[in-house]
Amino acid sequence: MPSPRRSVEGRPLGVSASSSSGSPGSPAHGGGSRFEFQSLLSSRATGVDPACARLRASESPVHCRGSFPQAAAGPSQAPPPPLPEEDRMDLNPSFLGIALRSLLAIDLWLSKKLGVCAGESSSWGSVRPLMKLLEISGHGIPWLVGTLYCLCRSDSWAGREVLMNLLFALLLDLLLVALIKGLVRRRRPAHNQMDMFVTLSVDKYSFPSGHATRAALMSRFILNHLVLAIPLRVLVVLWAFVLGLSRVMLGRHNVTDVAFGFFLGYMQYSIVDYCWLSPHNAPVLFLLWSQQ
Ligand SMILES: CC(C)=CCC/C(C)=C/CC/C(C)=C/COP(=O)(O)O
Repeated sequence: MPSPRRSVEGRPLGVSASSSSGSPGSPAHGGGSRFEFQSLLSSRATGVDPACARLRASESPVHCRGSFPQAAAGPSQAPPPPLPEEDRMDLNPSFLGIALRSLLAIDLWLSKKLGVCAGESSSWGSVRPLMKLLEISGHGIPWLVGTLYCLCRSDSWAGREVLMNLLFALLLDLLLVALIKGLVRRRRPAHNQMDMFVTLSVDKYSFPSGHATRAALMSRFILNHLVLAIPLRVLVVLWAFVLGLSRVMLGRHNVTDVAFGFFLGYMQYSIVDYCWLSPHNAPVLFLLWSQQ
């Protein structure tokens, strides 16, 4: 049984015979050592001749003639049986798989690079207290307490309606983020210090960023329901963006957690808008509240 580190001819991978045909970088030549390793694994599992397995992987008769004479002995030899479907998938990893793995690698690399406030001793460690203040501005508790307080103080039906929907939006956000975090269970980056202000048990997971969902949801809500001057509108969008960025800088999240968080928060607003609660479609809710 040949070792997986060696090709079928017994040559170490990547040190192919110069007399063989094909380019030095081609799989048949061992240029793609990972490729050969997979071919051997597949042939072992199925009992197919490794050379033929490799021939199928390359899908090229040129590779067969040059590198593996036994596979090109002539038409008298019966062609090897086809490989099972799952082995062919191993040999030809899908474009989507490669793209996802590359995206993940870029995500981890970029998140580590941007995590400049992850600790006091980090390169931007002195900005960490400011980032943590920003973190509190997007936390669920101040938003929930603030909304409930305003709801109690509100004396107009229009104000109550908006605040009731804001409360619904905040609760929906907490529920959806907890649900996805619990399902995906992606760990927070290794460089994160778990010193966050009040967390739920699912907050040990990082996908998606709850702060990013809230930032997108709240800013869309505010822009749609408060009449604000242009500079204030710009400030709201800026707050959401900087809050998202601060999650990565603090080392709390990877870039994709925040990007998906923004997307989810944006979509959550569409749900809230679609299910907009009013005295017409939810009279009981409004009557109950007015009796408080
Ligand atoms: C009503 C109720 C269940 C309130 C809980 C409020 C609360 C503790 C929310 C957690 C907010 C938080 C720490 C989210 C995590 O944000 P990431 O951006 O780190 O995902």
